[in-house]
Amino acid sequence: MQETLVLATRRSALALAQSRAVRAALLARFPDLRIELKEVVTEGDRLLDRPLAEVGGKGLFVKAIEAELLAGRADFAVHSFKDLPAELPPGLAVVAVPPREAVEDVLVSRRGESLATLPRGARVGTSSLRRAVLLRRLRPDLEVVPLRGNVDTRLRKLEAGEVDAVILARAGLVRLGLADRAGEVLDPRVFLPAIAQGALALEAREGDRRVGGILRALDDPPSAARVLAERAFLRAVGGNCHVPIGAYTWWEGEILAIKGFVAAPDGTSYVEAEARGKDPEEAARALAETLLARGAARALAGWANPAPGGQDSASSAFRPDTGGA
Ligand SMILES: NCc1[nH]cc(CCC(=O)O)c1CC(=O)O
Repeated sequence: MQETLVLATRRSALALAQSRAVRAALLARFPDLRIELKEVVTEGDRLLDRPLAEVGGKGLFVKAIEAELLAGRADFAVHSFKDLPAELPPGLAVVAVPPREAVEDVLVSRRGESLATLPRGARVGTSSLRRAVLLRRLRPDLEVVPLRGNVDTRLRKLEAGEVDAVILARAGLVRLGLADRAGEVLDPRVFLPAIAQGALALEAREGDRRVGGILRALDDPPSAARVLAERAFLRAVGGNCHVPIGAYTWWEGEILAIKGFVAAPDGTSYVEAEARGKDPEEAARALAETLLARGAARALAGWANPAPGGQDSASSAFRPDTGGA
């Protein structure tokens, strides 16, 4: 009997590209398998034009997909790992992490400038809190403007001249076949990427051995361990989608190295550090402790107690990297 798995996917170009690539990789290993794509419109997709702070936070783009899995109407989902909230709903698990794509951010500019050569006051579009904070640190003279929408929409807005440059994940461009659009690749040890950027998460019902057994064929343990460390760091500092946070991990032989930062939403109280360890989660916790000792708590408290009078434009106009892929 031929086995069929239902893959629930968002409809954005990036989500479809990722789902199709995973389907192809699975079919190459299991020639008798059938995989049916089930397109799901998430709340996040319906509200792409509204300020995200108004409509909810992280998870907006995955809830409807997860409901399909929990109800048994679909068997697995392919997510950009960075769009998954720190905690998954009970009953679901990430059962495999395929080999990770590029982790870096790139600057795509209208006239081919780099971050260093953009003219003073140039308008750079991003709705990511993390990218806004890093941009202001490196080029305080630039004007960071909120820019929402899918990757393709953001590139169109750049071409239309709404902004002079945009910052995007290199992985998204590569997966969309637009790698040639990536202008400058930003050094990930300076422009620290989002937690899990460039990685995919194959999510399924916990304990579904039939589905898990198939998906695990695509798991890449070195990629999985890096993402595990980055997410452990996120949880250990108590980060959430309103905190600018980033991390970069790499292997030094058997040792996992992790560099990370946290800042207040307005970019103040920026702290960064590195840690290393044989155990990825221990390295992540060590990094979190160092940062908390160096004042990360202040950065986090900055969000917990926004200034009276609602003067927190950064947090309402910008959002975590989640979403409009
Ligand atoms: N922000 C949404 C999002 N979620 C995942 C990606 C790209 C692919 C990835 O990081 O895995 C993107 C686009 C971007 O940030 O430019």
